[in-house]
Amino acid sequence: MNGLGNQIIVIDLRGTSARVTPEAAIAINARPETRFDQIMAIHDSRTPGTANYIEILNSDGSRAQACGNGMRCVVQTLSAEQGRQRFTFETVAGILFGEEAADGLITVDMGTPKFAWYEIPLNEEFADTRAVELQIGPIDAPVLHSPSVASMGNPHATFWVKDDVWSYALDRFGPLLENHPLFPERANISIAQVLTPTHMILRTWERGAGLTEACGTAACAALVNGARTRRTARKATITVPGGDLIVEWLDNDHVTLTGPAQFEWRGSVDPTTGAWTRSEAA
Ligand SMILES: N[C@@H](CCC[C@H](N)C(=O)O)C(=O)O
Repeated sequence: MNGLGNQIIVIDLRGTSARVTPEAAIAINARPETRFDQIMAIHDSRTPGTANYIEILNSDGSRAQACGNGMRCVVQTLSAEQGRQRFTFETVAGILFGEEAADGLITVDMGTPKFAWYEIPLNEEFADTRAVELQIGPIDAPVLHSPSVASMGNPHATFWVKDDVWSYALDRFGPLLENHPLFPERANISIAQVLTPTHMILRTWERGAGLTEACGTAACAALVNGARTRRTARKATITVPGGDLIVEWLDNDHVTLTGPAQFEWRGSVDPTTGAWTRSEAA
């Protein structure tokens, strides 16, 4: 599947005790036909009141706490199977809600953002995480500097720029910043250009996956960072390379993410080795 071009593999492990291994994720990603950004593994529920437990893996085999575009793909898969539109899921980051609307767009309640330095987490104490000391490029003329940082269950840094986000070599800076010592659990790195208070352009280098067409949690982090630095309103269209996402920071502190999800093809996969066969086209 894909969520605005964010390549997602949804693996159904309900009724089994199997887990997708990091080795399987790496093997699946090594094949050009199944290159992906995240795997969303659907497991049986562990907690009453939730439909399923969802485990998330990046293409480098690491496990992620949250994935907004992937959650929309999970909602669409289960909605097509079960004919209902509302779901409550559990992830390692907590309980999430997802709903498919009549127009096919899917909204996921991604929970509440966290801003304290130790919640993101950072390796250094910052009283104010709206602009932290971090820069890349020459010391007296940094290319990117002073990002706002936040956790949407996973760590994000939003670098604000005034000019075109495509004029920055994110493929070069992304890996350096993702692995910067400031981030003990690494981080997702985004460049944001605010066009108006309700419209932002965003590119993201994803932790464990690299450059992506879309990153839902990065869009959520950029919106809350934009709102708390008075750059944006609490609801905005976030244009990512794959298209538009709508993000809203509600009065109850929850952040909702709305966008499409698209089925591509189906197959079978061994969650231990990653060996797969294709069975059905879209
Ligand atoms: N594509 C995702 C984010 C996936 C997880 C991220 N790479 C991480 O390791 O935190 C999204 O749509 O949110």
